[in-house]
Amino acid sequence: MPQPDPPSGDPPPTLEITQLSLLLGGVRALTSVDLVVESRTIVGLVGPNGAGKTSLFNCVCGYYPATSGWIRVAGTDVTRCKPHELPRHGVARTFQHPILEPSSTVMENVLVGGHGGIRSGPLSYALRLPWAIRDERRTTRAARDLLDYLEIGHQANLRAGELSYGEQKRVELARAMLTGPTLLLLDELASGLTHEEVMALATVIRRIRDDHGISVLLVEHHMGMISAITDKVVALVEGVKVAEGTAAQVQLDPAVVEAYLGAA
Ligand SMILES: Nc1ncnc2c1ncn2[C@@H]1O[C@H](COP(=O)(O)OP(=O)(O)OP(=O)(O)O)[C@@H](O)[C@H]1O
Repeated sequence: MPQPDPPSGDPPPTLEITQLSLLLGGVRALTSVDLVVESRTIVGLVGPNGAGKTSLFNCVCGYYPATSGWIRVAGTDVTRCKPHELPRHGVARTFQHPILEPSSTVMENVLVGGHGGIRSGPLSYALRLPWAIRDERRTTRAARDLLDYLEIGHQANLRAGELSYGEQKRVELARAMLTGPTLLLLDELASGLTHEEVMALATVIRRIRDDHGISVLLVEHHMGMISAITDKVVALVEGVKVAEGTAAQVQLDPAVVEAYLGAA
């Protein structure tokens, strides 16, 4: 089917998913899902286990090729992009369980996210050429600023494995932000955290949106987090979008209530 033209006039949304379907083996993980994340908004993606939330994330990040449908980031078609190409389009993600190198320092873990922005090649680094040194300094300064911004700057030289789980989630967030995203995909940021840590992170995510103009798509089971920060919520059940609206509207939607009760 030919791809529909993006509507002209207003700037395109940060993320626009159109009729996205995904078959995994014999399983219909997603069926014709439409989802829009407008610029500078936080959208929550909810649904019971197996609803297709992670599958949708994995399609946007290029890990799963869509069976059909389209994914656009700021108007650019990224449906067939590979995972390593997504940061170039302003997409960064975090994982449910932070993927850090525990024996490396916090700073070293964050700097992994800066490699996309470094223009000098490995040879320039090996030879310590002036532009490579400038590049490295600029990226390190940006990483340090981000760690301060996320209130873990004082832990930059500790090994990542020494940090609490909540702090490790902030390290992953800093690494994702170092790629300079316009869209952050956050996978179950609240899981494994105390109530206080969840609420503190909720404040951080809102600040990221407000200070940096970054849009956020958030897969989350923690309804407190969803209610605290989202501008809009989309609910999936068995790969199908069943509701969309404010957090309060979606939580009261009969299809959502039934799906959660059925899953209980
Ligand atoms: N690699 C895979 N191969 C086959 N089926 C898969 C694969 N990954 C997921 N599925 C199936 O796709 C459907 C959607 O799964 P998905 O993990 O996206 O749901 P989810 O909403 O993220 O669930 P959870 O909240 O438990 O993480 C489920 O039926 C799941 O069993």
